Amino acid sequence: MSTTEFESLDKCLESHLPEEELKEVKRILYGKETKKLELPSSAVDAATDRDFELKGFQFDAAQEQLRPPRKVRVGLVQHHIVLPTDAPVMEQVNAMHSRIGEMVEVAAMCGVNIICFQETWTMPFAFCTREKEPWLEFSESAENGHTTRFCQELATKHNMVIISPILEREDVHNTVWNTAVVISNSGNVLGKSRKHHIPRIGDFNESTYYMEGDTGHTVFQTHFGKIAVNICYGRHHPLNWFMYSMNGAEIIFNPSATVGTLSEPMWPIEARNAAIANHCFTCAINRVGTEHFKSEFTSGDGQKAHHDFGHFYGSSYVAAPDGSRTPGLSRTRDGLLVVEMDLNLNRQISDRWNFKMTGRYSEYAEELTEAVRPDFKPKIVK
Ligand SMILES: NC(=O)NCCC(=O)O
Repeated sequence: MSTTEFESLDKCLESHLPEEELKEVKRILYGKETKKLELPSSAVDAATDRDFELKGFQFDAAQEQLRPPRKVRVGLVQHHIVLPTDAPVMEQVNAMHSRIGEMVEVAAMCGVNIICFQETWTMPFAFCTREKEPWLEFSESAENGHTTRFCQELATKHNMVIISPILEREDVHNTVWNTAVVISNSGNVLGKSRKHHIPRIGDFNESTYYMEGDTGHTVFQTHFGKIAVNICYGRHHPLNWFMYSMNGAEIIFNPSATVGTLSEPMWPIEARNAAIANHCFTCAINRVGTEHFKSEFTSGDGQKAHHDFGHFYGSSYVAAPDGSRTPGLSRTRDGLLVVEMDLNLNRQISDRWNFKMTGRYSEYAEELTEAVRPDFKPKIVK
């Protein structure tokens, strides 16, 4: 585990600002304060023993006369890879399963209803190498692969909806996808959401490995609420979040893998803005650590070849439709963020701000239809 990396913005602010100023800084940076969620001491002790950070927060909504509160607890998991990247594939996968198993157990102690893991959680983020093997051996069937079966057991045991983002191989045509499998709390595969936008930036050479998703903007009606999964690079696309929300998503998860030099200043803004713009909750999850690869690779930028991608900065957080957000998890440690939210807040904020009602979507639909035509002429008056 890296000890030289900066640990977290929150820790830095808390240790350097006087209390009154800290309050104001946090109000401006994070919006309305999210209350700490009391977690069972057995869970806190287990997280300490298992060497991961455990944090809990809650978002309240106003009491309504006609609708009872709709409280849901979500869990966001960020973690390092467990074994070196040159360990045998199956050993790496199984080691990751054991790590996740022990973190999910703690989530269950905290009453988590829906849990989401990081992007392609069973493997190193090896797409930087441009080597096909052994990385493509980590791909599995979404419906009945080893990892899905593992998650089904966890889901049934803990009565928990599980979002399991994996490298998927569809075995009729051997097509590979970056896919989040959604498993219901009764252990059934409810469906899957394939990564819609594939990055073409830096060392994220993912288009070499898998295809643009074809599952559209599916929303999953679970026992605990309507959820959707916008995988990693999709968070830079406001229309991607928007379409999940148009299909009724109440919580949109964003399992990611991204590094500090590339995206860190954008990280706190994008998922949070999506929560505001779409009157829903968003959950941003990023892996942690620096992953070393045996073969050197270049980044195509004239710099020297290297063995790693840079530091994955964690910092997973949840944002609410009123613009508030939780503090982030650490930039360096494995962690579980438990957040209780009352889904009634979505409609309450929608009634206050009316973004959906004032959206003028049919005008945009017409203008967009024109804008994507090959004979499109931009409307510029000179
Ligand atoms: N995994 C992934 O799509 N990363 C792209 C880089 C980013 O979106 O920050």
